[in-house]
Amino acid sequence: MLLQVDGLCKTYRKRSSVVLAVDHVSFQLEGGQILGFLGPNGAGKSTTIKMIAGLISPDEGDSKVLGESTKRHRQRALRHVGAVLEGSRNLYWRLSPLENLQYWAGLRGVGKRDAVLLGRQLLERFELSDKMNHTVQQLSRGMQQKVAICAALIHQPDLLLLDEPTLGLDLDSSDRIQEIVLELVREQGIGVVLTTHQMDVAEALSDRIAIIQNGRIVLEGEKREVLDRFEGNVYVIELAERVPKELRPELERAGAVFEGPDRFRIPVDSSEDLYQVVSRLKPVPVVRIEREQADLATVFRHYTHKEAEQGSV
Ligand SMILES: Nc1ncnc2c1ncn2[C@@H]1O[C@H](COP(=O)(O)OP(=O)(O)OP(=O)(O)O)[C@@H](O)[C@H]1O
Repeated sequence: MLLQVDGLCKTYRKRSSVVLAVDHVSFQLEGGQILGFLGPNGAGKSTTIKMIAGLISPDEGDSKVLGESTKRHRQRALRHVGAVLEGSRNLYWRLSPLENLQYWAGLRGVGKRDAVLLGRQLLERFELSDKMNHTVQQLSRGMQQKVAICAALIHQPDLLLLDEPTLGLDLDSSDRIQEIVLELVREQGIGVVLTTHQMDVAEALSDRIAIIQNGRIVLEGEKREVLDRFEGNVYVIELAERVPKELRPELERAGAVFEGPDRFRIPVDSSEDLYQVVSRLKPVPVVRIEREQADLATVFRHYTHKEAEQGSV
């Protein structure tokens, strides 16, 4: 197992207020996989990632990277980890991309010759070779982000932690970063924990999904399974005529959402339920019944809203 996160907890205390930021968070990740680690603002993503990166200590729990405990063998565990936590802020603006990579290589115990060799290879892969002699401050935001990712990869980690890697980038830069991350994962078998609020990015890249809300994991699983499980639930039903007025309250009680006078979405638990809905609509002819294609944004909304409602009871 590449990453094993076990019962991480973290409470922040500030004057009189106490925030339980991370509450017994556990998940796993194999090499060659990307985990989309999702959650609303303040849910506990960054705190969890910082604990895995060894930047803050958990109150409870541990994370193991390739079997090495971050608590007991910090150096050994963190040798396998690269992180881009605050965008390009881990870069020196007056240095060139290669000088930045050499600096990080030095901190990570990579020899000088390897640092230059690996640095050049990485900059080439990220299409930055022609920017070798510029300073970082002369680069575009997308390029700076690429350099930050190169810096996190300079010691050839097995696990890459990426916090909002494509935030604020234009489509081309965002697409290119996504492609390169996928290449690294597929070709070199590294594992990635990716936090993002961009659901399309998470859906495109992730093999697994974990959703955190109020410091607790509310959903974890294979992306395909998560989407499939959800897909079974909601149907779009379209009629040849308006939905009869007298039926609307009943359908609404069953969870129907009307998208037009002759069209609604409704969650059903079984084919029996679906049959009942259709029979209630008779004699109005049904022209379309289709299972809704769930996307990650829908799943995310469902789990985070549900949890918020439960939390407020
Ligand atoms: N250094 C700190 N001191 C006090 N409270 C903190 C600190 N860092 C985070 N918190 C609190 O801990 C909770 C979790 O924050 P965290 O930054 O981990 O969430 P997040 O999911 O990364 O949010 P975002 O998506 O907004 O970046 C929040 O309530 C936040 O206010």
